[in-house]
Amino acid sequence: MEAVLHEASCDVRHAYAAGKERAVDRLVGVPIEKSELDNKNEQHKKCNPEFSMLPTADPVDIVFEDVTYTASMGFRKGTKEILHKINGYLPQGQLIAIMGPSGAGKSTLLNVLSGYSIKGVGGNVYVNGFPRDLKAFRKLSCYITQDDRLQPLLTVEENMNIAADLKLGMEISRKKKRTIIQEILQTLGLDKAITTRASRLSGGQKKRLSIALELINNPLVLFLDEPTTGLDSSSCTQCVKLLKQLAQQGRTIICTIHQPSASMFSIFDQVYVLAAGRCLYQGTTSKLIPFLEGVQLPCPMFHNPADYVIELACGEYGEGKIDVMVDATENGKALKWFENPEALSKQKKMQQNITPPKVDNSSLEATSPLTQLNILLRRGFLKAKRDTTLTYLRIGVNFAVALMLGTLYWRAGADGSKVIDNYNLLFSILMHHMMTTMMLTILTFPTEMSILIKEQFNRWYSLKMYYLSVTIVDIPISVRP
Ligand SMILES: Nc1ncnc2c1ncn2[C@@H]1O[C@H](COP(=O)(O)OP(=O)(O)OP(=O)(O)O)[C@@H](O)[C@H]1O
Repeated sequence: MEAVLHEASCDVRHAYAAGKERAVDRLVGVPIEKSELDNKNEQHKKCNPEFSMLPTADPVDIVFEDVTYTASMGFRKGTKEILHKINGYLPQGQLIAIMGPSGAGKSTLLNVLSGYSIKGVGGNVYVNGFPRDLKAFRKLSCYITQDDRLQPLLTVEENMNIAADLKLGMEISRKKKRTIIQEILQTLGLDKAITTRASRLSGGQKKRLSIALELINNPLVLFLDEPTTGLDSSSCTQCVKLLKQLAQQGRTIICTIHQPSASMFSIFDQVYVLAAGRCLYQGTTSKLIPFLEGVQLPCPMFHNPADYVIELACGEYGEGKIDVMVDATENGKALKWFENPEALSKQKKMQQNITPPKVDNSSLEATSPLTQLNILLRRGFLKAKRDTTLTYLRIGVNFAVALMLGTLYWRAGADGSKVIDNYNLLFSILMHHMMTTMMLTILTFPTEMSILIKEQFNRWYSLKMYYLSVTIVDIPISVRP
């Protein structure tokens, strides 16, 4: 019996080493014939059509060296270092997972690499061998946040149309944009929900819409903060498989992930494990088990290696083990556990001799300020028209205040001896109008703010145009009785 179990455990290890799923299925007792696997793959392809929008620029390798991140703890409370001189190599065309226990610094690292965090960042980030020019890099990349920041009152189609107009500009015909949108929605399985408002989508659909919106301008690098959080296992696998497909086309896809299942873990090409801001492992998913064996911390039988490495990172097997792993990976410097370490180090050296490209002086956004304003006004008026709750609330408040002031100052206008009453009435009416206008902005501000941060970071529009559009949309609503 023990021998059988041992054989099965070895099978799992070999499955990782060879990147095959078959041995994992053998372990759980599912004998799979080759033709059956082929059928499954065919079926999967039918359900998940290939994404034909290939990257239009050279693929991107990202290298970071001695990266630190220091957060300010507040006035007179000093600072706290969250990332401690970590290094890493994120190769092109790969699906890379940043893993680690809660609070390890995964989101912080993602923010630093994407350029979302700038203050408090130390060290160097290189893109294709030369220091990252943040403006040029932002044009190549996009950031998909953990929470789905979507316009809840707009349908999937409207959300996509607005994003396409803002990201592709008016030079591209409506027909071409429609084709692009259709293909993205079909690939992501959202084509059946095009008329559904974003607020009514399921968690998985919201996540896919967030990805779809950023795919419109075909980015080369995608940063995703916990794309699988809140999804069921089937949606998780679907989402990761889609990301894998995008990576195989030449994009660099980096996402943070909590605790993937064994089968989901094997879909990733590379893994970067963090613990308390230090690098425990960096390399291919298939070499994690050999690495653990190499540092005398072999993964126990029947244990998901992803779970085991997280347990190690949490310090469940002793803090000393963390130091052993950090030393073995040289805090992320070592390339030993990549697919072809010699070729990689040669490539890294060659990239250092390439002359950097010219500094890009063009605007960050794809469209002119006037076009942005035009599209944002269209979106703003559509939202205002649909946001009936606030409109009815305002009408109701207006009637209640009119009744109250009317009773208080009944016939004061016709009485010359009631000058103070008239003054008070006018003052109250003025205050009421001012406060209700402010209330609208205050009530919608928290949701709008998170959407604004995401869209502005992903270069949909400039802040100036956003505020101008909000002010213009507010005028007719404010003057309405
Ligand atoms: N601006 C900040 N000020 C103070 N502490 C911060 C700041 N940003 C991050 N931290 C701390 O840094 C640590 C890492 O945070 P981070 O959000 O990167 O963790 P994480 O690995 O993504 O965790 P989770 O998986 O729970 O999202 C946490 O302890 C967090 O409290």
